[in-house]
Amino acid sequence: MATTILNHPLIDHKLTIMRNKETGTKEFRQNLDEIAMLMAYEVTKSLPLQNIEIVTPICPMTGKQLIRPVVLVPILRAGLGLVDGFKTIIPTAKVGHIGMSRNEETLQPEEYYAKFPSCLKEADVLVLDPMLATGGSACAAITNIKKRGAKNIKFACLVAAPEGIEVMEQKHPDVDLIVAALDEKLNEKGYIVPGLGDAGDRLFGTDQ
Ligand SMILES: O=P(O)(O)OC[C@H]1O[C@H](OP(=O)(O)OP(=O)(O)O)[C@H](O)[C@@H]1O
Ligand SMILES: O=c1cc[nH]c(=O)[nH]1
Ligand SMILES: [Mg+2]
Repeated sequence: MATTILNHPLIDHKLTIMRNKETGTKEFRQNLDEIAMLMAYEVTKSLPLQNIEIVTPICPMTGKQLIRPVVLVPILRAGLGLVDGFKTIIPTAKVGHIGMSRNEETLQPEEYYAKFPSCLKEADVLVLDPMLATGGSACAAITNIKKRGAKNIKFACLVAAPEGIEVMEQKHPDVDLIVAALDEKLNEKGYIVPGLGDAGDRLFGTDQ
C-alpha cells in the first residue's frame, strides 16, 4: 500500500478556510467541494489504462481508456461533502453509500446503512471521508466493501491523524491512502488536532 500526503498549495489554502472556526456552513461546503475536485485529480493519477484502437479525423491511432468502472463510496454523513467534486471530474462514476456513526464515548464505529452498485467487484473503488481520526470508521467501511468482493480500493481523506494512518496501514495494507493534510495528533476525545472540528456537523449545520 502507498500512503500519499498531498500538501498541495491550493488545497492547503482552502483547507485553512475550512479549519477556521469562524467559517460558516456555506463557505465550509464550497471549499470542501473545490478541494474534492483537486483531490479527485490526484487520487485518480494511478488508475490503470488499456489500449483502444480509434480513428481520429486524421488517422488511426492507439488511444487509452480506463480498464475498470469507478465507484465512489462516501462514508456518511461527512463523506457526502466530497461526492459532487469527484463526480464533476469522473461523471460516469457510480456511487455506493455506507453509513458509519462513531460512538462518542467508545469511539467505535457503528454501521447503519450500506448500498452498493453491482459493479463493485470489478471496479476501482474510491472510498471518501474528510476525516481519518482513530481510523475505526474507515477500516470498518473498507472491511464491509471487501466482504462484498471489492479488490481495487483507494481511500481519500482530507485531514488525517498519524494514529488513523497507522491503523489503516496495519488493517488494510493493500489499500492506497491519499491524504490532503497530515495533522499532529488526536485529543482525549478522539478529535484531530488541530483538525477542523466535527466535519459532519459543520457540513450539515447540526449541533457541535
Ligand atoms: O477515524 P474515526 O475515529 O472513526 O473518526 C472519523 C469518522 O468520524 C466522522 O464521522 P462521524 O462518526 O462524526 O459521523 P458523521 O459524518 O455523521 O458526522 C468522520 O466523518 C469519520 O467518518
Ligand atoms: O476531528 C474529528 C474526528 C472525527 N470526526 C470528525 O468529524 N472530526
Ligand atoms: Mg460527525
